[in-house]
Parts: sequence; C-alpha cells; structure tokens
Amino acid sequence: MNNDSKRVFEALDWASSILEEANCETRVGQLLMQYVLDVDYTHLVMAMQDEVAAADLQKFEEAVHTHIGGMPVQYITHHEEFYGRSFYVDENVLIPRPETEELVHYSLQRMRKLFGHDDIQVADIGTGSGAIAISMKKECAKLHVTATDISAAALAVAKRNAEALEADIQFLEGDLTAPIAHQKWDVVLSNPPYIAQSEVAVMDDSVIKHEPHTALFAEEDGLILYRKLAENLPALMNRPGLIGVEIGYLQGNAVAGFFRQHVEHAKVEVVKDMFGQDRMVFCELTK
Ligand SMILES: C[S@@+](CC[C@H](N)C(=O)[O-])C[C@H]1O[C@@H](n2cnc3c(N)ncnc32)[C@H](O)[C@@H]1O
Repeated sequence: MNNDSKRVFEALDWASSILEEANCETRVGQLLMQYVLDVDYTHLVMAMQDEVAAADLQKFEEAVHTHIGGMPVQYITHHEEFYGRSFYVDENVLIPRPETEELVHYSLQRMRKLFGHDDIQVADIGTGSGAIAISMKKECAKLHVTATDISAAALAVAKRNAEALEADIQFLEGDLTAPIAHQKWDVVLSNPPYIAQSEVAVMDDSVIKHEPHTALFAEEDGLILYRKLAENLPALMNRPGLIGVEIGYLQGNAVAGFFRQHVEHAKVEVVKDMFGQDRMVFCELTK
C-alpha cells in the first residue's frame, strides 16, 4: 500500500497503471475515486488538483486492489444504473444488466398496446435488487406492482431501493408463483436464474465468486423455472394478459416451446436484444 500523499489526478494515474497491468478496465479508477470522495463526475474533474485525504487515499487504494482481486466494481461502490435510476446493490443480489433494461422497455411497449391503460396488476418474480419492478412502477405510476423473491436478503435490498426511489411496491417472499397464487395478474415479468451448472467452466470468475448462485443457476440446463412458470402461470393470468421473461441466448426455442405447450390461445414470440441475440420471450394471452 502506498502511504505518500497524492493529488486526485496522481492517485488516478496510479490506479490506471495497475488496473491496466491487471487487464482491468482503467475507467474503474475514476468510479472508485468518485465513490470514495462521494462526488459525481463533474465534481471529480473539478477536484483533480486537490490533495486526497490520507484516509480517503487508503480507502481508494484498497478499493482498487479489491477490484483487481475480482470484486465487481458495483459491489464495492454499491451502485448500478438501471433504466436511468441509481440502484443500491450488494452481494445478495445480481447486478442488474443492460439486457434486462430491454425487458422493461419491451414490456412497457407491449403492455401499453395490449391494455391501453395503466390500472393493472403487475408481478415481477425473482426481483433481486428490484430493478424490473421499480422501473415499471416509476415509468407508470398507476400500475399495481408486486415483487417476489425466494431470498429474504435480496428482498431487503429491493425494499431499500423502492424506499430510496419512492416506488410503492408490495414485496412477497417465496418460491416462484407460490406467493402470487392468491389473485390474478395482468402482467407477469421475470428474469429468473437461467444458467446451467455445466456453464460454470466458461463463466467469468468474478461472477461465480461474487454474484449469488441462487440468482444465476437453475436445473434442467437452466430451464426449470421457465417450465414451471409456463405450467403454473396460465391459471393465474387475466385475459388479455402478458408474460415476459428474460432468457439465455440459446434458450429461445425451448422457452417459447414451454409457453406454446402450456398456454392456450396465446401469441408467443422470441425477441432479440441489442446484440441480435435471443434474449426475451413474450407470451400474450389473447382470450
Ligand atoms: C437473475 S436474478 C434477477 C434479479 C433481477 N430481477 C434482475 O433482473 O436484475 C434472479 C432472481 O431470482 C431469485 N430466485 C431464484 N430462484 C427463485 C425461485 N424459485 N422463486 C423466486 N425467486 C427466485 C434469485 O434470488 C434472484 O434474485
């Protein structure tokens, strides 16, 4: 650890060089410095010539080393942007991904077309940080949104985010459709765990070491929760209704197949993400 005093730009130069040496993104240094100094980018730029207080410098250097050791930057700064809002994250929840923003975007589009109004019941199964549920509610204030998770620790994070973002959401703990089986729903969304155990070998180490395994892995080649959703949701849906799930890029046919098999009078569609890969399945219940 380096105990010499440093100005902000000097500390950032030091971070850039050791991050580069470790094959990490050099921009992480800037994010960690913003976190340590608790400033936005503009104020960081204005502070470039300031001396970093000894305690802050130590915290910054530790944070850089922690990241080089494999910890995702979001778990150090406890922050990720999702759909234009800031979410608190820790190791109890998956770091929300940009692909999931697309699920929110297309769900909003389809929901508005299908219902023409926002006074409807929406559930987000496996809410994690609350990213999907909270974004839906913030985009459409009139929605009645319920968010569930099997993990009490994840739900605590989602509640914290809902409070900070002033989103009025009902939170329920439980396995898949069990906590929402008491009523009918107009829209059900989910980004369930969908990675097969066999994929561990090709996955990024930092994901496996730090992101919660209940958020990542699922049995039956990653497909079990989609199969169960397709089996259980039809009885819980109003008609018209909309089910939207995020999927792994190779799972389109299998997941669409589950919904085609189990949901009567439905239009099932696999939708690609911004990279041209299958990423979502939407099932519109028509009658
Ligand atoms: C891939 S993460 C998605 C988190 C968040 N919705 C997002 O998109 O960032 C999956 C979430 O589902 C939860 N989960 C896993 N198995 C579940 C189950 N059987 N029932 C309900 N939630 C489950 C995990 O705890 C985790 O929070």
